[in-house]
Amino acid sequence: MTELVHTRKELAAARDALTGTVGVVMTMGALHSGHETLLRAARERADHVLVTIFVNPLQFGPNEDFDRYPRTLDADLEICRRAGADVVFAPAVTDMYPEGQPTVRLNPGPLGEDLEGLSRPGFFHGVLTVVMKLLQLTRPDLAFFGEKDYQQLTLVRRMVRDLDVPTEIVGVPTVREPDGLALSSRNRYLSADERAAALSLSAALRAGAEAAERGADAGAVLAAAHRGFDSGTPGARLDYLVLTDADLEPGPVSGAARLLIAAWVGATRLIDNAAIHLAPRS
Ligand SMILES: Nc1ncnc2c1ncn2[C@@H]1O[C@H](COP(=O)(O)OP(=O)(O)OP(=O)(O)O)[C@@H](O)[C@H]1O
Ligand SMILES: CC(C)(CO)[C@@H](O)C(=O)[O-]
Ligand code: BAL
Repeated sequence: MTELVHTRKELAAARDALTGTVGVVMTMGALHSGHETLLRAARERADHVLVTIFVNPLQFGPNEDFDRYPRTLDADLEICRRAGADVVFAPAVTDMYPEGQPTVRLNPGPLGEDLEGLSRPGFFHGVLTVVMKLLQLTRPDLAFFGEKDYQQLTLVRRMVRDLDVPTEIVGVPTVREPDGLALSSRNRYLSADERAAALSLSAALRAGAEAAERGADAGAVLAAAHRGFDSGTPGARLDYLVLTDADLEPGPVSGAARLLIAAWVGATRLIDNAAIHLAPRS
């Protein structure tokens, strides 16, 4: 049985009733098979699964899509039930921020200002603040995050380590459509033509990964990724395409690396990334 709770008080009672280990999956709703994979991973690792559904105003910029972000609670609950979630916490904004938007927010450090943080100023302050609040409210043993949002996963891992939060962060590989498009709630915004153009992101990653497999160095991998992006159906506009250390640390890239991409397709901004294994430099 899946119990739906809305308020902190209801959540506290539902959480107290869970004995054994608890795994949390934090989402903004509009659930898809990517989220379901996170839920199933949590189901395998923990005795109980708690899902949060909250479109967090703190992480949206003034000109972003907070108001039109899809809100589909009934369909979301069906997916949660199917995946065996025990509790779904779907608070109102006033439940999460009873005093209004908090003036105290977590500072993600320099990585929070780069990549997604460059294009979305304040985004990771908002993400880490709500993730920390949800960790406090749900007190999980494990928390599951998708690699699709790789910079977010990296920053959450750092936050938990730096602030001694007693929760294990588990990363879950990106779930894709058969043609390569990473599942994303924002894919719902895409028209048929935009859906075709959106394949430029995964095409870039695939071209970069294939170049690395052939032994290309970092510069050649990035060049191949740009060609892969350009070879897709026109219509996607690149925001960034970056090859970096797998931990997103600045400095030279070798061995385990990550290729990260963000692009606009019409009015929709999409992100994706892939692991890249660079041959050792000789
Ligand atoms: N395709 C996917 N594969 C694996 N995990 C995913 C995928 N899409 C989302 N997730 C993960 O689900 C969690 C909740 O993400 P969220 O609700 O923002 O969904 P989303 O599809 O990323 O939405 P958006 O399109 O708004 O970015 C995050 O940890 C995110 O990384
Ligand atoms: C982690 C998160 C639920 C915080 O609002 C959100 O950024 C998301 O859905 O990835
Ligand atoms: N998927 C990460 C949350 C966001 O883009 O707002």
